[in-house]
Amino acid sequence: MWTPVGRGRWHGRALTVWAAAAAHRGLLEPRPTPTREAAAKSRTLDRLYSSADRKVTPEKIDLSRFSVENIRNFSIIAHVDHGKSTLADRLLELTGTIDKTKNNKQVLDKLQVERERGITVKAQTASLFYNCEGKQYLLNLIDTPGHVDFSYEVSRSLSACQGVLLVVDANEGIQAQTVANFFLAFEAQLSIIPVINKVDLKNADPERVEKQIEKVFDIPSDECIKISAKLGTNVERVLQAVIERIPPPKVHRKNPFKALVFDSTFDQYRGVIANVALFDGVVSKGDKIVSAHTKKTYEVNEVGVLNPNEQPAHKLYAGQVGYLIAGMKDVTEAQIGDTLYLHKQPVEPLPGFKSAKPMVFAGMYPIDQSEYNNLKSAVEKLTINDSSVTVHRDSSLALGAGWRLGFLGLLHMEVFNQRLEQEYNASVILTTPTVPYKAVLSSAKLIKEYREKEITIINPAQFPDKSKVTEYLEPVVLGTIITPDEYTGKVMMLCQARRAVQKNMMYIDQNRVMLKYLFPLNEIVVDFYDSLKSLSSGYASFDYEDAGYQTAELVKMDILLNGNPVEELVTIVHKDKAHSVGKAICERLKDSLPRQLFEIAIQAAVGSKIIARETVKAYRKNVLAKCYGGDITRKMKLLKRQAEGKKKLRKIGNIEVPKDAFIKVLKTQCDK
Ligand SMILES: Nc1nc2c(ncn2[C@@H]2O[C@H](COP(=O)(O)OP(=O)(O)OP(=O)(O)O)[C@@H](O)[C@H]2O)c(=O)[nH]1
Repeated sequence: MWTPVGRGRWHGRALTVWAAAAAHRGLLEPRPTPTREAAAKSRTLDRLYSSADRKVTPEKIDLSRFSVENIRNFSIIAHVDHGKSTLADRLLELTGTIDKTKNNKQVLDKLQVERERGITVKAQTASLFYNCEGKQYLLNLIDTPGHVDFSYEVSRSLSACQGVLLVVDANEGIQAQTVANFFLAFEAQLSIIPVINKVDLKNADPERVEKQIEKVFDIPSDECIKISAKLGTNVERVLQAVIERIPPPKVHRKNPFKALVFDSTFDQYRGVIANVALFDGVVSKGDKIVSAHTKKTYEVNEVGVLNPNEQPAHKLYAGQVGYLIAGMKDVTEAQIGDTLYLHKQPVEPLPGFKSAKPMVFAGMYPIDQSEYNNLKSAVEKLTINDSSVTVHRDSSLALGAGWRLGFLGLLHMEVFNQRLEQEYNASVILTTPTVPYKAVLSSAKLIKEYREKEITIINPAQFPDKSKVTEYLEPVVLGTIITPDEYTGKVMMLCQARRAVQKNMMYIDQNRVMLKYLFPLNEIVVDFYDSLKSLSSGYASFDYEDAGYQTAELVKMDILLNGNPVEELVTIVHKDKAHSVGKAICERLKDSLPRQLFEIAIQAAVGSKIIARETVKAYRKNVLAKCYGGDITRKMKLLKRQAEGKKKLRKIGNIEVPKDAFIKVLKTQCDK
């Protein structure tokens, strides 16, 4: 942990330019004030995950007694809030993994950000020991996030599993992320057990949900298990189904050791803790292992299972899911998707994972440049745990050296920033998110410079001029919306206003419609979800998947101060939105620029065409105005302070622009 110096007046504030705007618009759930219940939950979790509990217990588990036939590896997948973590709590209790107490609420949501927001952002593994009909089973459960921004966690988790519990809320029924998660499991050829949860709710209609499951997923309704995870009703039946319907892993213990790293975390004392699924062989402390990715050799210091805390074991055997510590200290050594094997016993590496495709990019800068190195180390460590973030170095005249980060969505970006703050005590400035546009180049000079014809633009400052390109492309996504049919008209109008093209429409039951639309990504990243929720009284759900690129009429918009362009405020916009976006930026800049000795013209321009303008009138701030009488030392102090303040200004032409002004304006672009 490190404490940044010079955090000044931003200390303690979530200083993301975007986040402030997003919270203002209600894009993000406000961070709730801790309730008594939350405090009690937090205490329970602190107890569960306190350092004392993490201490290595002298008694190691002997996992050799679990033959491959008695192992089941499964994930719990569902739409947001349908009850995955609550079901995981009951499964942990039923198997005696944790004591049954009233405070067991979403026990596997270990991160502070998860507890505060009440959502899972990180998949969590727990090994459960379960006796059934005289046999002892080892059940490896992975609780996954429901939100689309974290679906990379789901797909990685599935690689360690042979089956899933597909949880569906008995009142809400199938939602957009239910469909997306079902297909992830289906394509991975996993056994799918449908679980209808919350049957205790007054409005629960499990029979209707059964029919939806049959219609949309072609799963016979008699395969559905109806439960209340909250009350524990019928949960034992879920465990039995896991044993009966999910096959044991297909592995060979006699073959040389081969394991997939499907997740990893960084511990400042022990280095990288890799979550591994063993495909072949056995591994134990003292073994020399090799990373297929780096070809580096390590000695294994510890192996074990998560129960749900780390519980060291003598050995891990093929078919099991556990953790492994081998003194990997560097971020480059801890690749998620890597294959580990024994020294001198090389194996064919496992396919690994497709790298995550960032949907939005934003600049990240330390609040104070002296914090750059500390922030760099924090970002590196956090990206070990969240490998879906992409990092490129970047710099800005106003904000100094920093990075351009790629995220899977805006919630992902906000959660990453919150984790930086909470887990690494780092406050940062995040700039406006932008989607990755592309340009097909026609200029031979540019093609030579970039060494390719089609370039991806993740920073608006790199946008090539129209005269040098054949066409611009914008990313598109295939969106799934599920809505009660009384809102269908309004939903369709919203989609049209966002330049979306309808691809499909299907009734999933008598009064619920599933719509498929092709959306330009930049039309949905900021506030689409909010608008959809508000026009459907909260009933419509939305999920999307990458659908490539389409030609788009994009323009680069400059912001000029007395004719001089401001590099930080260059924006790429669709031609039709340029005027409204430009006007909003000019207005915000007018409000945040201090008056100066001369008039300032603020203009938004596309090429040589001015599309919006505001004016800041001339004025000189007289810092001595309040100093009556002749106290010369006080006057000198005030003049000195004014001079120091000016050092924090950036000069554009002869205009002094404080850093604050940039931050406020970057916010506007999110508010549009
Ligand atoms: N009435 C009732 N409420 C339930 C039941 N199961 C879960 N809930 C509630 O539903 C809410 C969401 O539950 P979670 O377990 O956090 O849902 P989740 O699917 O893990 O949520 P994400 O991880 O954010 O996707 C919580 O308020 C739970 O108390 C149930 O069987 N009955």
